[in-house]
Amino acid sequence: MGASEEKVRMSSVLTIRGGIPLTGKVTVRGAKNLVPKAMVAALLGNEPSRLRNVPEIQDVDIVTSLLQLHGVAVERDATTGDLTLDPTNAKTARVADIDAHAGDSRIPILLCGPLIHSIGEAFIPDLGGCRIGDRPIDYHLDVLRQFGAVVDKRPGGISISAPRGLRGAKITLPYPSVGATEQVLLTATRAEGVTELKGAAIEPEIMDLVAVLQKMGAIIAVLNDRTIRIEGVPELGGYTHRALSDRNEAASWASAALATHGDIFVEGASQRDMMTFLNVYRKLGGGLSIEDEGIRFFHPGGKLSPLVLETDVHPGFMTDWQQPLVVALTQAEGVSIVHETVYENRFGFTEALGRMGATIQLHRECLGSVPCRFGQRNFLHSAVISGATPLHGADFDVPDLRGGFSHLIAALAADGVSRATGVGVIRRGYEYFTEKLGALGADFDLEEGQ
Ligand SMILES: CC(=O)N[C@H]1[C@@H](OP(=O)(O)OP(=O)(O)OC[C@H]2O[C@@H](n3ccc(=O)[nH]c3=O)[C@H](O)[C@@H]2O)O[C@H](CO)[C@@H](O)[C@@H]1O
Ligand SMILES: C=C(OP(=O)(O)O)C(=O)O
Repeated sequence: MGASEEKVRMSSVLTIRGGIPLTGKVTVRGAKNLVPKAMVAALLGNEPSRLRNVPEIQDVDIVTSLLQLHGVAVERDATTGDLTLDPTNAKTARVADIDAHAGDSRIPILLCGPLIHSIGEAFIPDLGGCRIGDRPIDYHLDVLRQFGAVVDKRPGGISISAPRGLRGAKITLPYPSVGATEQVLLTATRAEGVTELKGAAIEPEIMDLVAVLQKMGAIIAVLNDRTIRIEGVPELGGYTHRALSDRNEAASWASAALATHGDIFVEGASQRDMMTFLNVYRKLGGGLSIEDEGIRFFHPGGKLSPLVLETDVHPGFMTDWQQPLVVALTQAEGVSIVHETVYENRFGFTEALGRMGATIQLHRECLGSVPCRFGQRNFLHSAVISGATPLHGADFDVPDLRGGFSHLIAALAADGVSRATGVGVIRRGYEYFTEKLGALGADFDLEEGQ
Protein backbone atom coordinates (compact mmCIF):
# COMPACT_ATOMS: atom_id res chain seq x y z
CA MET A 1 0.00 0.00 0.00
CA GLY A 2 2.75 2.43 0.98
CA ALA A 3 4.68 1.85 -2.23
CA SER A 4 1.74 2.65 -4.45
CA GLU A 5 1.00 5.82 -2.45
CA GLU A 6 4.40 7.08 -3.61
CA LYS A 7 2.62 7.86 -6.86
CA VAL A 8 0.97 10.90 -5.28
CA ARG A 9 3.37 13.79 -5.77
CA MET A 10 3.04 17.49 -5.10
CA SER A 11 1.95 18.21 -8.66
CA SER A 12 -0.33 15.18 -9.01
CA VAL A 13 -3.75 15.77 -10.54
CA LEU A 14 -6.96 13.99 -9.55
CA THR A 15 -9.95 13.82 -11.87
CA ILE A 16 -13.00 12.96 -9.79
CA ARG A 17 -16.37 11.83 -11.10
CA GLY A 18 -18.59 12.60 -8.11
CA GLY A 19 -22.04 11.66 -6.90
CA ILE A 20 -21.14 8.24 -5.48
CA PRO A 21 -21.78 7.61 -1.75
CA LEU A 22 -18.48 6.63 -0.08
CA THR A 23 -19.03 3.26 1.53
CA GLY A 24 -16.70 0.85 3.29
CA LYS A 25 -13.87 0.86 5.81
CA VAL A 26 -10.72 2.95 6.26
CA THR A 27 -8.05 2.68 8.92
CA VAL A 28 -6.46 5.68 10.61
CA ARG A 29 -3.08 5.33 12.28
CA GLY A 30 -0.96 7.63 14.46
CA ALA A 31 -1.79 11.33 14.63
CA LYS A 32 0.03 13.77 12.35
CA ASN A 33 -0.04 16.21 15.28
CA LEU A 34 1.74 13.78 17.63
CA VAL A 35 3.99 11.43 15.68
CA PRO A 36 6.54 14.01 14.38
CA LYS A 37 6.77 15.49 17.89
CA ALA A 38 7.35 12.12 19.52
CA MET A 39 10.13 11.68 16.94
CA VAL A 40 11.66 14.99 18.06
CA ALA A 41 11.39 13.90 21.72
CA ALA A 42 13.62 10.91 20.95
CA LEU A 43 16.50 13.44 20.63
CA LEU A 44 16.26 14.09 24.37
CA GLY A 45 17.15 10.49 25.25
CA ASN A 46 20.51 8.82 25.76
CA GLU A 47 19.34 5.57 24.16
CA PRO A 48 17.11 4.50 21.24
CA SER A 49 13.34 4.96 21.24
CA ARG A 50 10.70 2.96 19.40
CA LEU A 51 7.54 4.52 17.99
CA ARG A 52 4.59 2.41 16.83
CA ASN A 53 1.49 3.20 14.76
CA VAL A 54 3.44 5.59 12.52
CA PRO A 55 1.57 6.80 9.42
CA GLU A 56 3.27 7.20 6.02
CA ILE A 57 2.75 10.93 5.72
CA GLN A 58 5.00 13.67 4.49
CA ASP A 59 5.47 15.34 7.90
CA VAL A 60 7.03 12.07 9.13
CA ASP A 61 9.36 12.03 6.11
CA ILE A 62 10.42 15.62 6.79
CA VAL A 63 11.22 15.04 10.46
CA THR A 64 13.01 11.80 9.58
CA SER A 65 15.23 13.77 7.23
CA LEU A 66 15.87 16.56 9.78
CA LEU A 67 16.77 14.06 12.49
CA GLN A 68 19.07 12.16 10.13
CA LEU A 69 20.85 15.41 9.24
CA HIS A 70 21.53 15.72 12.97
CA GLY A 71 23.07 12.27 13.21
CA VAL A 72 20.01 10.48 14.59
CA ALA A 73 19.74 6.98 13.11
CA VAL A 74 16.11 6.47 12.03
CA GLU A 75 15.06 3.00 10.91
CA ARG A 76 11.65 1.99 9.67
CA ASP A 77 10.53 -1.61 10.11
CA ALA A 78 9.55 -2.70 6.61
CA THR A 79 6.65 -4.83 7.89
CA THR A 80 5.13 -2.82 10.72
CA GLY A 81 6.30 0.68 9.82
CA ASP A 82 7.51 1.12 13.42
CA LEU A 83 10.35 3.60 13.81
CA THR A 84 13.51 3.13 15.83
CA LEU A 85 15.24 6.43 16.58
CA ASP A 86 18.77 6.31 17.94
CA PRO A 87 20.05 9.72 19.09
CA THR A 88 23.35 8.53 20.59
CA ASN A 89 25.44 10.03 17.77
CA ALA A 90 23.57 13.33 17.49
CA LYS A 91 25.65 16.09 15.89
CA THR A 92 25.40 19.55 14.41
CA ALA A 93 23.96 19.58 10.91
CA ARG A 94 25.06 21.68 7.94
CA VAL A 95 22.95 24.84 7.84
CA ALA A 96 22.52 24.58 4.06
CA ASP A 97 21.06 21.07 4.46
CA ILE A 98 18.65 22.26 7.11
CA ASP A 99 17.63 25.28 5.07
CA ALA A 100 16.61 22.95 2.26
CA HIS A 101 13.65 22.12 4.53
CA ALA A 102 12.47 25.75 4.80
CA GLY A 103 8.73 25.96 4.30
CA ASP A 104 8.16 22.22 4.64
CA SER A 105 6.34 21.96 7.96
CA ARG A 106 5.81 23.52 11.39
CA ILE A 107 7.71 20.86 13.34
CA PRO A 108 11.31 22.20 13.05
CA ILE A 109 10.69 24.92 15.66
CA LEU A 110 10.18 22.13 18.20
CA LEU A 111 13.75 20.95 17.67
CA CYS A 112 15.10 24.00 19.57
CA GLY A 113 15.07 22.65 23.14
CA PRO A 114 16.02 19.04 22.30
CA LEU A 115 18.92 20.14 20.05
CA ILE A 116 20.28 22.57 22.63
CA HIS A 117 20.09 19.83 25.25
CA SER A 118 21.77 17.24 23.05
CA ILE A 119 24.32 19.22 21.02
CA GLY A 120 24.30 22.72 22.49
CA GLU A 121 22.88 24.67 19.52
CA ALA A 122 20.10 24.66 16.95
CA PHE A 123 19.62 26.07 13.45
CA ILE A 124 15.97 26.13 12.51
CA PRO A 125 14.67 26.75 8.97
CA ASP A 126 11.71 29.03 8.27
CA LEU A 127 8.52 27.12 8.99
CA GLY A 128 5.87 25.87 6.60
CA GLY A 129 2.49 24.36 7.40
CA CYS A 130 -0.93 25.42 6.24
CA ARG A 131 -1.39 29.05 5.22
CA ILE A 132 -4.50 29.65 7.30
CA GLY A 133 -3.32 32.77 9.11
CA ASP A 134 -0.12 34.61 9.91
CA ARG A 135 1.15 31.84 12.24
CA PRO A 136 3.91 33.78 14.04
CA ILE A 137 6.41 32.04 16.36
CA ASP A 138 6.63 34.83 18.94
CA TYR A 139 5.35 32.63 21.81
CA HIS A 140 7.98 30.01 20.97
CA LEU A 141 10.82 32.51 20.98
CA ASP A 142 9.58 34.24 24.18
CA VAL A 143 9.38 30.88 25.92
CA LEU A 144 12.86 29.86 24.82
CA ARG A 145 14.30 33.17 26.00
CA GLN A 146 12.66 32.63 29.40
CA PHE A 147 14.57 29.34 29.64
CA GLY A 148 17.77 31.31 28.98
CA ALA A 149 18.20 30.70 25.26
CA VAL A 150 19.71 33.29 22.95
CA VAL A 151 17.92 33.58 19.61
CA ASP A 152 19.46 35.11 16.49
CA LYS A 153 17.40 35.66 13.38
CA ARG A 154 19.35 34.86 10.19
CA PRO A 155 18.35 34.69 6.52
CA GLY A 156 16.16 31.62 6.04
CA GLY A 157 15.68 30.80 9.71
CA ILE A 158 16.95 31.25 13.25
CA SER A 159 19.98 30.07 15.18
CA ILE A 160 19.68 29.46 18.87
CA SER A 161 21.95 28.49 21.75
CA ALA A 162 22.09 28.70 25.54
CA PRO A 163 25.59 29.76 26.63
CA ARG A 164 24.58 29.55 30.30
CA GLY A 165 22.37 26.47 29.95
CA LEU A 166 18.58 26.12 29.98
CA ARG A 167 16.93 26.80 33.33
CA GLY A 168 13.35 26.16 34.45
CA ALA A 169 11.03 29.17 34.36
CA LYS A 170 7.58 30.41 35.34
CA ILE A 171 5.80 30.91 32.03
CA THR A 172 2.33 32.13 31.13
CA LEU A 173 1.15 31.77 27.55
CA PRO A 174 -1.04 34.58 26.21
CA TYR A 175 -3.12 31.94 24.37
CA PRO A 176 -3.17 28.14 24.82
CA SER A 177 -0.98 27.47 21.79
CA VAL A 178 -0.40 23.80 21.00
CA GLY A 179 3.08 24.35 19.58
CA ALA A 180 4.24 26.69 22.35
CA THR A 181 3.02 24.24 25.02
CA GLU A 182 5.01 21.49 23.30
CA GLN A 183 8.01 23.82 23.11
CA VAL A 184 7.85 24.23 26.89
CA LEU A 185 7.49 20.47 27.49
CA LEU A 186 10.36 19.53 25.19
CA THR A 187 12.65 22.19 26.68
CA ALA A 188 11.72 21.96 30.37
CA THR A 189 12.09 18.21 30.86
CA ARG A 190 15.90 18.45 30.82
CA ALA A 191 16.25 22.09 31.96
CA GLU A 192 17.72 22.75 35.37
CA GLY A 193 15.03 23.21 38.03
CA VAL A 194 11.28 23.50 37.93
CA THR A 195 9.11 24.95 35.18
CA GLU A 196 5.56 26.05 35.76
CA LEU A 197 3.49 26.68 32.65
CA LYS A 198 0.17 28.49 32.91
CA GLY A 199 -2.29 28.91 30.04
CA ALA A 200 -1.20 25.57 28.54
CA ALA A 201 -2.96 23.81 25.69
CA ILE A 202 -4.32 20.41 26.68
CA GLU A 203 -5.09 18.75 23.34
CA PRO A 204 -5.03 14.90 23.38
CA GLU A 205 -1.87 14.98 21.24
CA ILE A 206 -0.16 17.05 23.94
CA MET A 207 -1.20 14.57 26.61
CA ASP A 208 0.25 11.79 24.45
CA LEU A 209 3.53 13.73 24.21
CA VAL A 210 3.50 14.05 28.00
CA ALA A 211 3.08 10.25 28.14
CA VAL A 212 6.07 9.80 25.81
CA LEU A 213 8.23 12.10 27.94
CA GLN A 214 7.17 10.38 31.16
CA LYS A 215 8.22 7.04 29.64
CA MET A 216 11.63 8.61 29.02
CA GLY A 217 11.96 9.56 32.69
CA ALA A 218 10.50 13.08 32.76
CA ILE A 219 8.54 14.34 35.75
CA ILE A 220 5.48 16.22 34.50
CA ALA A 221 2.31 17.02 36.42
CA VAL A 222 -0.71 18.19 34.44
CA LEU A 223 -2.77 20.17 36.96
CA ASN A 224 -6.24 21.55 36.45
CA ASP A 225 -6.75 25.12 35.14
CA ARG A 226 -4.29 24.70 32.23
CA THR A 227 -1.22 24.48 34.48
CA ILE A 228 1.63 22.06 33.79
CA ARG A 229 4.54 21.62 36.24
CA ILE A 230 7.75 20.04 35.05
CA GLU A 231 10.67 19.08 37.31
CA GLY A 232 13.77 19.05 35.14
CA VAL A 233 16.01 15.96 35.18
CA PRO A 234 19.60 15.80 33.91
CA GLU A 235 19.12 12.74 31.66
CA LEU A 236 16.34 10.95 29.86
CA GLY A 237 16.24 7.43 28.43
CA GLY A 238 14.37 6.06 25.42
CA TYR A 239 10.70 5.15 25.06
CA THR A 240 8.49 2.57 23.43
CA HIS A 241 5.18 4.11 22.51
CA ARG A 242 2.15 3.52 20.34
CA ALA A 243 0.99 6.88 18.97
CA LEU A 244 -2.60 7.88 19.62
CA SER A 245 -4.73 7.74 16.50
CA ASP A 246 -5.42 10.66 14.21
CA ARG A 247 -8.71 12.20 15.34
CA ASN A 248 -8.48 14.84 12.61
CA GLU A 249 -8.23 12.31 9.80
CA ALA A 250 -11.10 10.38 11.41
CA ALA A 251 -13.27 13.52 11.49
CA SER A 252 -12.45 14.15 7.82
CA TRP A 253 -13.72 10.71 6.79
CA ALA A 254 -16.78 11.23 9.00
CA SER A 255 -17.57 14.46 7.13
CA ALA A 256 -17.00 12.71 3.80
CA ALA A 257 -19.53 10.02 4.78
CA LEU A 258 -22.14 12.65 5.55
CA ALA A 259 -21.55 14.89 2.52
CA THR A 260 -21.68 11.96 0.07
CA HIS A 261 -24.67 10.18 1.72
CA GLY A 262 -22.23 7.40 2.51
CA ASP A 263 -21.36 4.98 5.30
CA ILE A 264 -17.74 4.69 6.49
CA PHE A 265 -16.33 2.62 9.31
CA VAL A 266 -13.21 4.43 10.54
CA GLU A 267 -11.06 1.83 12.20
CA GLY A 268 -8.85 3.42 14.85
CA ALA A 269 -11.17 6.39 15.51
CA SER A 270 -11.20 7.04 19.24
CA GLN A 271 -14.40 8.18 20.95
CA ARG A 272 -12.52 9.64 23.92
CA ASP A 273 -10.55 12.06 21.76
CA MET A 274 -13.48 13.02 19.51
CA MET A 275 -16.32 13.61 21.96
CA THR A 276 -16.89 17.22 20.94
CA PHE A 277 -16.93 16.25 17.26
CA LEU A 278 -19.31 13.35 17.89
CA ASN A 279 -21.80 15.62 19.71
CA VAL A 280 -21.80 18.06 16.78
CA TYR A 281 -22.06 15.24 14.22
CA ARG A 282 -25.11 13.85 16.01
CA LYS A 283 -26.78 17.29 16.28
CA LEU A 284 -26.24 17.76 12.56
CA GLY A 285 -28.12 14.52 11.96
CA GLY A 286 -25.17 12.23 11.21
CA GLY A 287 -25.43 8.56 12.16
CA LEU A 288 -22.88 7.12 14.61
CA SER A 289 -22.08 3.69 15.89
CA ILE A 290 -19.22 3.67 18.37
CA GLU A 291 -17.38 0.39 18.66
CA ASP A 292 -14.17 -0.85 20.32
CA GLU A 293 -12.17 -0.90 17.07
CA GLY A 294 -13.46 2.36 15.65
CA ILE A 295 -16.51 4.40 14.76
CA ARG A 296 -19.05 3.98 11.95
CA PHE A 297 -20.16 7.31 10.49
CA PHE A 298 -23.12 7.36 8.12
CA HIS A 299 -25.88 9.44 6.56
CA PRO A 300 -29.06 7.96 8.04
CA GLY A 301 -31.31 9.38 5.29
CA GLY A 302 -33.66 12.33 5.71
CA LYS A 303 -32.59 15.93 6.18
CA LEU A 304 -29.52 17.24 7.98
CA SER A 305 -30.08 20.03 10.53
CA PRO A 306 -28.14 23.32 10.37
CA LEU A 307 -25.80 24.22 13.23
CA VAL A 308 -24.21 27.11 15.06
CA LEU A 309 -20.60 26.21 15.69
CA GLU A 310 -17.43 27.82 17.05
CA THR A 311 -13.96 26.38 16.80
CA ASP A 312 -11.85 26.57 19.94
CA VAL A 313 -8.91 25.06 21.78
CA HIS A 314 -9.47 21.64 23.36
CA PRO A 315 -11.93 20.60 24.72
CA GLY A 316 -13.72 22.85 22.22
CA PHE A 317 -14.43 22.05 18.58
CA MET A 318 -11.04 21.51 16.92
CA THR A 319 -10.28 23.96 14.12
CA ASP A 320 -8.88 21.16 11.91
CA TRP A 321 -12.36 19.58 11.88
CA GLN A 322 -13.97 22.80 10.65
CA GLN A 323 -13.12 22.72 6.95
CA PRO A 324 -14.32 19.16 6.16
CA LEU A 325 -17.46 19.67 8.25
CA VAL A 326 -18.35 22.88 6.37
CA VAL A 327 -18.77 20.73 3.24
CA ALA A 328 -21.32 18.59 5.09
CA LEU A 329 -23.04 21.77 6.34
CA THR A 330 -23.68 22.81 2.72
CA GLN A 331 -26.04 19.81 2.66
CA ALA A 332 -28.00 20.78 5.82
CA GLU A 333 -31.49 22.30 5.37
CA GLY A 334 -31.26 25.90 6.57
CA VAL A 335 -28.65 28.36 7.79
CA SER A 336 -25.51 27.26 9.65
CA ILE A 337 -23.04 29.65 11.28
CA VAL A 338 -19.38 28.83 11.90
CA HIS A 339 -17.15 31.16 13.94
CA GLU A 340 -13.45 30.29 13.52
CA THR A 341 -11.58 31.51 16.64
CA VAL A 342 -8.22 29.74 16.28
CA TYR A 343 -6.97 30.96 12.87
CA GLU A 344 -7.81 34.30 11.34
CA ASN A 345 -7.84 33.09 7.73
CA ARG A 346 -9.25 29.57 7.57
CA PHE A 347 -12.18 30.15 5.22
CA GLY A 348 -10.28 30.81 1.98
CA PHE A 349 -11.18 27.30 0.84
CA THR A 350 -14.88 28.25 0.66
CA GLU A 351 -14.30 30.16 -2.61
CA ALA A 352 -14.00 26.86 -4.50
CA LEU A 353 -17.06 25.51 -2.68
CA GLY A 354 -18.97 28.55 -3.95
CA ARG A 355 -17.91 27.71 -7.51
CA MET A 356 -19.29 24.21 -6.90
CA GLY A 357 -22.71 25.60 -5.99
CA ALA A 358 -22.48 26.15 -2.21
CA THR A 359 -23.93 29.34 -0.71
CA ILE A 360 -21.40 30.60 1.84
CA GLN A 361 -21.01 34.21 2.99
CA LEU A 362 -17.97 35.27 4.98
CA HIS A 363 -18.13 37.96 7.66
CA ARG A 364 -15.59 40.02 9.60
CA GLU A 365 -17.76 40.09 12.72
CA CYS A 366 -17.55 37.45 15.45
CA LEU A 367 -20.75 35.47 14.86
CA GLY A 368 -20.53 33.66 18.16
CA SER A 369 -19.85 33.98 21.85
CA VAL A 370 -16.31 32.60 22.26
CA PRO A 371 -13.99 35.56 23.03
CA CYS A 372 -11.97 35.82 19.83
CA ARG A 373 -8.77 37.63 18.93
CA PHE A 374 -9.96 38.47 15.42
CA GLY A 375 -13.10 40.59 15.94
CA GLN A 376 -12.74 44.22 14.73
CA ARG A 377 -9.54 43.23 12.91
CA ASN A 378 -10.83 42.85 9.40
CA PHE A 379 -10.44 39.09 9.13
CA LEU A 380 -13.18 37.11 7.35
CA HIS A 381 -13.42 34.58 10.16
CA SER A 382 -17.16 33.83 10.40
CA ALA A 383 -19.12 31.90 7.77
CA VAL A 384 -22.85 31.70 7.10
CA ILE A 385 -23.75 28.61 5.10
CA SER A 386 -27.21 28.30 3.52
CA GLY A 387 -28.32 24.88 2.42
CA ALA A 388 -29.02 22.45 1.17
CA THR A 389 -27.43 23.27 -2.18
CA PRO A 390 -26.66 20.67 -4.84
CA LEU A 391 -22.93 20.67 -5.66
CA HIS A 392 -21.53 20.38 -9.17
CA GLY A 393 -18.02 19.55 -10.35
CA ALA A 394 -15.35 22.26 -10.73
CA ASP A 395 -11.59 22.63 -11.16
CA PHE A 396 -9.52 23.69 -8.17
CA ASP A 397 -5.96 23.85 -6.92
CA VAL A 398 -5.44 22.32 -3.47
CA PRO A 399 -4.79 25.26 -1.11
CA ASP A 400 -3.69 23.46 2.06
CA LEU A 401 -4.10 20.19 3.91
CA ARG A 402 -7.63 20.37 5.32
CA GLY A 403 -8.91 22.82 2.71
CA GLY A 404 -7.67 20.44 0.03
CA PHE A 405 -9.30 17.42 1.61
CA SER A 406 -12.52 19.43 1.96
CA HIS A 407 -12.43 20.20 -1.76
CA LEU A 408 -12.03 16.50 -2.47
CA ILE A 409 -15.07 15.74 -0.30
CA ALA A 410 -17.09 18.36 -2.17
CA ALA A 411 -15.96 16.95 -5.52
CA LEU A 412 -16.91 13.44 -4.41
CA ALA A 413 -20.35 14.67 -3.32
CA ALA A 414 -20.89 16.75 -6.47
CA ASP A 415 -22.56 15.78 -9.70
CA GLY A 416 -20.18 15.79 -12.63
CA VAL A 417 -16.43 15.94 -13.03
CA SER A 418 -13.89 17.90 -10.94
CA ARG A 419 -10.19 18.31 -11.59
CA ALA A 420 -7.92 18.89 -8.58
CA THR A 421 -4.32 20.03 -9.10
CA GLY A 422 -1.56 20.00 -6.47
CA VAL A 423 -3.10 17.13 -4.52
CA GLY A 424 0.29 16.07 -3.13
CA VAL A 425 -0.22 18.58 -0.30
CA ILE A 426 -2.81 16.23 1.13
CA ARG A 427 -0.11 13.60 1.75
CA ARG A 428 1.20 15.88 4.49
CA GLY A 429 -1.49 14.51 6.78
CA TYR A 430 -3.52 11.77 5.06
CA GLU A 431 -1.75 8.49 4.39
CA TYR A 432 -2.73 6.36 1.39
CA PHE A 433 -5.65 8.69 0.69
CA THR A 434 -6.07 7.68 -2.94
CA GLU A 435 -6.07 3.99 -1.99
CA LYS A 436 -8.61 4.71 0.73
CA LEU A 437 -10.84 6.62 -1.69
CA GLY A 438 -10.61 3.72 -4.12
CA ALA A 439 -11.58 1.25 -1.38
CA LEU A 440 -14.62 3.41 -0.55
CA GLY A 441 -15.86 3.22 -4.15
CA ALA A 442 -14.83 6.68 -5.36
CA ASP A 443 -14.49 7.09 -9.14
CA PHE A 444 -11.31 8.97 -10.03
CA ASP A 445 -8.10 8.97 -12.09
CA LEU A 446 -4.71 10.02 -10.76
CA GLU A 447 -2.10 11.65 -12.99
CA GLU A 448 1.14 11.20 -11.14
CA GLY A 449 2.92 14.51 -11.71
CA GLN A 450 6.60 15.18 -10.99
C1 LIG B 1 1.60 20.25 13.65
C2 LIG B 1 0.48 20.59 14.55
O1 LIG B 1 0.35 20.07 15.64
N1 LIG B 1 -0.40 21.47 14.08
C3 LIG B 1 -1.55 21.81 14.88
C4 LIG B 1 -1.17 22.83 15.90
O2 LIG B 1 -0.63 23.93 15.19
P1 LIG B 1 0.19 25.06 15.98
O3 LIG B 1 0.91 24.43 17.10
O4 LIG B 1 0.97 25.82 14.97
O5 LIG B 1 -1.01 25.94 16.49
P2 LIG B 1 -1.08 26.88 17.78
O6 LIG B 1 -1.99 26.23 18.78
O7 LIG B 1 0.30 27.22 18.21
O8 LIG B 1 -1.76 28.17 17.18
C5 LIG B 1 -2.97 28.68 17.72
C6 LIG B 1 -3.02 30.16 17.55
O9 LIG B 1 -1.94 30.78 18.26
C7 LIG B 1 -1.24 31.67 17.42
N2 LIG B 1 0.19 31.67 17.78
C8 LIG B 1 0.84 30.49 17.95
C9 LIG B 1 2.18 30.46 18.26
C10 LIG B 1 2.87 31.69 18.39
O10 LIG B 1 4.08 31.74 18.67
N3 LIG B 1 2.17 32.86 18.24
C11 LIG B 1 0.83 32.88 17.93
O11 LIG B 1 0.24 33.95 17.80
C12 LIG B 1 -1.47 31.11 16.00
O12 LIG B 1 -1.25 32.09 15.01
C13 LIG B 1 -2.91 30.64 16.11
O13 LIG B 1 -3.78 31.73 15.90
O14 LIG B 1 -2.32 23.20 16.65
C14 LIG B 1 -3.36 23.78 15.86
C15 LIG B 1 -4.49 24.19 16.81
O15 LIG B 1 -5.08 23.06 17.37
C16 LIG B 1 -3.82 22.82 14.77
O16 LIG B 1 -4.71 23.50 13.92
C17 LIG B 1 -2.66 22.31 13.97
O17 LIG B 1 -3.08 21.23 13.17
C1 LIG C 1 -3.17 23.25 10.36
C2 LIG C 1 -2.76 21.99 10.26
O1 LIG C 1 -1.51 21.54 10.27
P1 LIG C 1 -0.10 22.32 10.40
O2 LIG C 1 -0.07 22.94 11.75
O3 LIG C 1 0.87 21.20 10.27
O4 LIG C 1 -0.05 23.30 9.29
C3 LIG C 1 -3.75 20.87 10.14
O5 LIG C 1 -3.34 19.72 10.35
O6 LIG C 1 -4.91 21.13 9.83
